[in-house]
Amino acid sequence: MAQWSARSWRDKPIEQQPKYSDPSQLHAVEQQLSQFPPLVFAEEIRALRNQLKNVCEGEGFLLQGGDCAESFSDFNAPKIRDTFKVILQMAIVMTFAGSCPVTKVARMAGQYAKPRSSDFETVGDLSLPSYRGDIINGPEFVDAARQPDPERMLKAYHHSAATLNLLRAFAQGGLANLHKVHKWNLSFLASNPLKERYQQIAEEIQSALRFMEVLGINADNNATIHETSLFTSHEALLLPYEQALTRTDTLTGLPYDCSAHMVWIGERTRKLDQAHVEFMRGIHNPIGVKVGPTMPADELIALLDILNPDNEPGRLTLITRMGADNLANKLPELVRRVKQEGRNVVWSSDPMHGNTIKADNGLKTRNFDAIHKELRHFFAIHQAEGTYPGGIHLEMTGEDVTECTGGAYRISEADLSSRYRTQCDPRLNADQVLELAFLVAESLKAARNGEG
Ligand SMILES: O=C[C@H](O)[C@H](O)COP(=O)(O)O
Ligand SMILES: C=C(OP(=O)(O)O)C(=O)O
Ligand SMILES: [Mn+2]
Repeated sequence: MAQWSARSWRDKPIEQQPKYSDPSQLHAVEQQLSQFPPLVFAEEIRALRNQLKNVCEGEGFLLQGGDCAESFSDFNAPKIRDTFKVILQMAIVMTFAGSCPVTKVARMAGQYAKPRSSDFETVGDLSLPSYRGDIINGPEFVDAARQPDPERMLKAYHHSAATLNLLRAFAQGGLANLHKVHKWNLSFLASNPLKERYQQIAEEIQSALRFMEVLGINADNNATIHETSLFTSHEALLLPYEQALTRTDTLTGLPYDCSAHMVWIGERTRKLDQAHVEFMRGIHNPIGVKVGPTMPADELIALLDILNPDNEPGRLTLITRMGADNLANKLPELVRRVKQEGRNVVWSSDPMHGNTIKADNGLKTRNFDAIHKELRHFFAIHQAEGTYPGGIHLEMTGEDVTECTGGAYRISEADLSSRYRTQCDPRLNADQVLELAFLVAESLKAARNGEG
């Protein structure tokens, strides 16, 4: 294989990139970014990679979630706080159910670039370039907004830095205090048939916390209760930006993409001989790859050869996103083959991207039951194959949006437009996330107890 460098991807075919009209402006931005401080530090990236090694070995669980696309206009502290809180709440339920540490990775502080199914969006007689995320162009349906502007990369960098700053403060400054976080709002239970089961889990968690308190383990004397670590991640789609933030770590001499702790390759850009795979093979971050229903087992193995030639546990997370009705047909073959070849991967489930549908009113949505079904099948298949279901990957928000249908409040297609705020794909709202956490808790518990 030819020598890797942070720019060797430029010699390969590339998909899903904007065409900037002024190369000199792009170059100036890249130069500037390459001089800016890294957003994360290599030692933190290694800490995440170590945690994921434990997950790979069945000693932990990965919870990854956040917006489909972060936005420059909807950028404020309450929004960051509420998503942080709901990730933590879900993590507590999963920790308790699995009796194992949960590694929390947010789709935040850099999730600004979007691959699209179509290069153009048409409304009436007008066709404009598709919105590709705030780091590339604007969502407004007017020609000027849809032109890609390299200066947006600088803005994305600064927004990411401010988001990360607040997340670090929340994680270490007491907002992650277990005693506060577990006081979730369970009003959604009222009309739920599973109410008693949920309440039982919630009470068991509360009594475990009371027990620790009696033993004298509390937030004042125990950092594990007071603080948490939250890592960041995004799809490494816009390679000029990712290259500019790639730095050689002075301690190890190895290259790390310091735009986030973890980065992933999307379903649309994972071809073996193309630019995204080339870029990702050389950075030493833990990386993810989205795996959709069309992935052949041979191709998956060839991809693992390129991305993790030394078969290191913790390096690679396979994020399957097949669609609830495809999983039973597609996943077992891949899981079997990876197991047969002795490859070390974390298997994670993204139950969102294979279950997107268009509502009658034209809005993109996902149904809670389909999301839950994909997760249920994911756990069941790993159970049957004797492999470990290591994580879940969600598009979610702490806000009270109406973007996915179903859940305890039975959001209907007619309700969607009341608080439909996403810039790209529909997210689970805070109640739906917590409800899903309780449902998935059962499967995780069974998986970790080796029950079929
Ligand atoms: O987040 C994932 C993709 O960017 C998104 O699902 C693409 O959506 P589209 O099919 O509307 O382009
Ligand atoms: C683009 C995404 O997903 P996928 O590549 O799986 O379609 C995403 O996670 O936002
Ligand atoms: Mn998405």
